[in-house]
Amino acid sequence: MSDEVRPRRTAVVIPAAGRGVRLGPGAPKALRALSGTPMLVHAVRAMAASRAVSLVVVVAPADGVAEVKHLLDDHALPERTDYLVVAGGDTRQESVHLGLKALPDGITTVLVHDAARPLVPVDTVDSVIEAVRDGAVAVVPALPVADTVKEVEPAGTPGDPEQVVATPVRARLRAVQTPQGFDHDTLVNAHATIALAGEGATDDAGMVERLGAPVVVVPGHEEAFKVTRPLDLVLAEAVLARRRANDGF
Ligand SMILES: Nc1ccn([C@@H]2O[C@H](COP(=O)(O)OP(=O)(O)OP(=O)(O)O)[C@@H](O)[C@H]2O)c(=O)n1
Ligand SMILES: C[C@](O)(CO)[C@H](O)COP(=O)(O)O
Repeated sequence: MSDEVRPRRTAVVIPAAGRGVRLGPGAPKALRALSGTPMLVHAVRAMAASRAVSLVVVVAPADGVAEVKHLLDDHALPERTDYLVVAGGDTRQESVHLGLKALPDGITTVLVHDAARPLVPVDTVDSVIEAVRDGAVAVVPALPVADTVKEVEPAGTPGDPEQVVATPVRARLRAVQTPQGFDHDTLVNAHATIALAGEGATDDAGMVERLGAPVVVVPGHEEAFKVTRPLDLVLAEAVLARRRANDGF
């Protein structure tokens, strides 16, 4: 079937099965509240805000699938958006793979979005989708980095200092966010290839790069930051407070 007549269905896989160790003790990170609403619900709403998204697959902690289903049943989403909840794995990569396996036939564009990036604006989501629909097989939203970044040699003996081995040219570096967008078949192929090779990757575009396929960059957004450490919760609450103030609540 040619691209002209192939229906363009866009789905999002949201890996949400992490524990959130760096955030400190408590519930799994995706279930912790931001302004009274679980982080995962913010993330699902951020994806459903795009009119192009017809399906959201949430990859939940293996022992939390029923809880996450109830949570999403209890929080309104636009009628045009369906959702599924599946159990995740031991790593982010494995969780995304399990989410991809749950996609129905007919999906042509897939976004992968961290539950831990609950505040990404819809314009960023739409620009990723648009770039895929315009023909890119892989798209990442990204921002320039503010710090100088050093490459280090890990310490040989615990307690020894790390040694700096290189300083990459900062102007060429980008901090990559999610949602990352993909042609469906390209992403599925990348996950299968990397898993077969027994390799790991910290993001999905990195797997597509290893296939030799081009990855395109679109502008990211400061509010798409990843909630990783306790201070990020403070920032997320501040962003939500500013949005409420701007909306006149
Ligand atoms: N086994 C895993 C590990 C991570 N994730 C998801 O991948 C996203 C990005 O991961 P990260 O921010 O590192 O979350 P955690 O792994 O939960 O954090 P930490 O490393 O601090 O435990 C999160 O939405 C997280 O839920 C997942 O679905 N399955
Ligand atoms: C996918 C990602 O958010 C891109 O910046 C990031 O690599 C996830 O990393 P983590 O190790 O799961 O925090």
